[in-house]
Amino acid sequence: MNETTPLPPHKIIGVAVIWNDKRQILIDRRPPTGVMGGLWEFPGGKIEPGETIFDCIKREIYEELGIVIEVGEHLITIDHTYTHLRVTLTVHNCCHITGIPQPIECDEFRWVSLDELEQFAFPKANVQIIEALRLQHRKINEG
Ligand SMILES: Nc1nc2c([nH]c(=O)n2[C@H]2C[C@H](O)[C@@H](COP(=O)(O)OP(=O)(O)OP(=O)(O)O)O2)c(=O)[nH]1
Ligand SMILES: [Mg+2]
Repeated sequence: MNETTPLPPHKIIGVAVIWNDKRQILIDRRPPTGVMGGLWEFPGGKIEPGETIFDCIKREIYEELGIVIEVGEHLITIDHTYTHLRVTLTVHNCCHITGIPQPIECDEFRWVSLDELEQFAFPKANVQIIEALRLQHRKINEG
């Protein structure tokens, strides 16, 4: 990149890894048209002015899936540059509290195990989220 190339716009995104009581994670598929269309993701979205990351994640999950979650511990923060967009993904472990998920802003959703995640196509930045989840899993099992 030379000095005159403008940086693509930057978005700060709150991202939820939502666990249920069967140790499954909720993933959703982005609509076929638009940015990263058809790829799977962990639900979430752009932070609004004056909002904390906790408020952002809770709000986005209610808007996108109609469920109430508890936003728990920070998992990882990833800065990634796509061709037309820079994103900072702030990812938290979350628990499903109430409500049956509905695909309000996505094409479909699924509850999957950690091992099943590799069967789905995610945006590039998500490689690091999945790695962090595997590491967390190993640490928990090693005690
Ligand atoms: N939610 C979410 N976004 C992700 C993931 N991985 C990844 O690269 N992204 C990128 C894709 C999008 O460019 C951005 C999230 O945008 P979004 O489309 O969900 O956010 P939003 O609805 O609030 O955005 P906007 O339309 O209001 O501008 O982050 C992920 O696992 N989950
Ligand atoms: Mg979103």
